[in-house]
Amino acid sequence: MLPNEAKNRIDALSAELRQHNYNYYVLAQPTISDFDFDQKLRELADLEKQFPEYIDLESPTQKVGGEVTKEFQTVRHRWPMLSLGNTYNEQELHDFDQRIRKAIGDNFEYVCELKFDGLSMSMTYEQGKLARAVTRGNGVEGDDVTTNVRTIHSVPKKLTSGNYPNFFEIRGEVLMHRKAFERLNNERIESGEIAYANPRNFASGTMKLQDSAEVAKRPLDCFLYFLYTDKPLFKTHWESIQAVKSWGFHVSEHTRLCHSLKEVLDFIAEWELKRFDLSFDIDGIVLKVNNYAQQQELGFTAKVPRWAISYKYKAEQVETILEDVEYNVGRTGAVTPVAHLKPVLLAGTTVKRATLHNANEILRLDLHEGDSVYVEKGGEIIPKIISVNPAKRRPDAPPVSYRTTCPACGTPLERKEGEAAFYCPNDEACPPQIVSRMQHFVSRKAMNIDGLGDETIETLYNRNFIRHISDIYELHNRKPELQQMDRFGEKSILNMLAGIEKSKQMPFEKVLFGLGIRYIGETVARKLVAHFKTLERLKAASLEELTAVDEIGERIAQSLVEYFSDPAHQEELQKLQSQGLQFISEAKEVTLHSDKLSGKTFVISGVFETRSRDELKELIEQNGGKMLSSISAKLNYLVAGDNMGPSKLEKANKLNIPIISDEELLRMIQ
Ligand SMILES: NC(=O)c1ccc[n+]([C@@H]2O[C@H](COP(=O)([O-])OP(=O)(O)OC[C@H]3O[C@@H](n4cnc5c(N)ncnc54)[C@H](O)[C@@H]3O)[C@@H](O)[C@H]2O)c1
Ligand SMILES: [Zn+2]
Repeated sequence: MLPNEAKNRIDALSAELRQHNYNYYVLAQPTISDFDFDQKLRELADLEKQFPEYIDLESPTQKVGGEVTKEFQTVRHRWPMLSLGNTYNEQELHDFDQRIRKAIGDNFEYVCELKFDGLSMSMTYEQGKLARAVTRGNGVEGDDVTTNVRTIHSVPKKLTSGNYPNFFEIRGEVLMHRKAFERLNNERIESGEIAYANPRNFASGTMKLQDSAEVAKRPLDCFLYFLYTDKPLFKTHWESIQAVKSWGFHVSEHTRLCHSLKEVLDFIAEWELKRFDLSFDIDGIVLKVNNYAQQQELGFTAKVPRWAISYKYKAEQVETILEDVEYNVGRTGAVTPVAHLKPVLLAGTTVKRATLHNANEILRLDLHEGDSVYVEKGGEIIPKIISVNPAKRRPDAPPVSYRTTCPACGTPLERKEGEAAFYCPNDEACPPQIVSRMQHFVSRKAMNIDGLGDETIETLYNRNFIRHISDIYELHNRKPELQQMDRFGEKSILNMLAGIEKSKQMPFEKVLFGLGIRYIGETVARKLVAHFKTLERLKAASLEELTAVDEIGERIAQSLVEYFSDPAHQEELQKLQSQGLQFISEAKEVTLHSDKLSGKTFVISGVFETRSRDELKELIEQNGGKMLSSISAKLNYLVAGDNMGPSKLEKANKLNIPIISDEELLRMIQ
């Protein structure tokens, strides 16, 4: 390769890899596989070796890939948080082993550990208490996510046993178990929120949330694998992890002390298949030289330690035939393509279907009818098509073209600007949309109607009893007709009607969630109701007023405005109101204790030692003060606790808004 060609390739690869780093670490939505990413990184490293004059200090080969964000306080790491070198083949492990032998001789051991597929976290303990938790960030500085990490049960907030030092840092991997991932991701899909591709992305997306209460609802776990102390306490890594286990930290039981590379390779071979039996994902094995003095002798590069390496498993792949593409219509009208495959054995299960996500994915794959495709099962539950084998394509095979009409009702599909999914807009008459909308409405998490399950909804729909949610509340007028239906006994009818009647008492937030408005999940519904209190006010809210509410973005606001502007929806809501459903939140009436804060406005941010944010809010309102939803020139006071976002702080400072503590607030009303 000519030098100028090499320079161009180096620049192009660097730019591409930077984008992938951003997608992976910041957005938690990677667009290529780890294997492809690592291949490209390898190509860049090789070119840089050949043409060292073009090495840039900012090159992705020289730096840890993540970033710090503006939403959290930035913290500098006392010890840099590095990455790990990695390999996908055995030969390179032999090379690694040889390099080590050359540097420190033959007398050493390896510790083999699982390579947990999550995000790394550094936690500092002072006097036995969790003082700080920081993400890896760019390796030098990370985000302070202490309040989020406090919600993880397996991370001790206070140590109770063991001979631990007054100050130490411990590092590990925060991850989500596959079961929890599946459950929570399904809930997201059901409520029209964007699904995560795998547990790693879900865990990493969760750690970036500003609302720790929401983090607490998503069960995370944390395995610890590095201890850092100012004075050396132990001679080996192995001793240190045994010790931290005795202090109450979660250390994986699948860790092994190996005396030769052969034993390491056995460990790797053993977990190649056994990893699928774990309740969480691992993407490889990490081997670390055990002795600290030897680690020190080996040292670091700018990006990785020289005394450790990871062996990554390639996601398991098989080749099979694409038999058909099926299109499913969801509750919100989104049409999702699913590939039907010739059944094939993959990672221990028979695979018949694979997700295709959306039309872009079909284009990206350049999928043709009857193609021979490579299917991969990484951590994901549903396998996906990675690529096609064009060599096996029939010459006359036409490309798979995305449907242009709804498979259920024939309506032409629509696609919104900037969205990947196609929608069937016929929400008033498209059967699967209507049925699943009503099934969602009666479901446990929404109106929780006893005696009215998914199957009954389907039957009642097919027999023309129900077309709209409001029809459910008219069923009591049609008892004689219901009694005519076979398999529908007197008792189950009474049970159902009683359940329907009772559901009229369900609070407004459940009703709002039950309506199944696109992007309005449980949490969003709760936030909206807490803010607007009544349907009237919610309906009247402008885009701007909606987005001013905590965690309500443009997309959600737009969806609400559209929903309420549809005359059919207005009519339906009116019916439901007259049928007696709840559209006003029964929030506690505020009883005034004083008017000491009258005419003053407040915003509360951060976390407080002694009181919750809600308690502070109540105090403000009881004394005549008013809460605002965001920082603006109109604001009188910002009540700030710990871990307030730096962007809020900056805004308040810019507008010269007094920042007070919770104690100062209490003094104002004494
Ligand atoms: N697909 C993409 O677009 C994309 C983009 C960027 C990075 N990546 C992937 O991420 C990898 C690079 O990420 P990285 O720098 O975080 O490195 P890495 O994930 O390959 O290895 C380092 C990390 O492993 C984790 N780890 C898990 N178990 C461990 C254990 N027992 N001991 C020590 N560490 C353990 C730690 O979090 C550590 O930071 C690449 O190999 C690539 O596959 C993919
Ligand atoms: Zn349709």
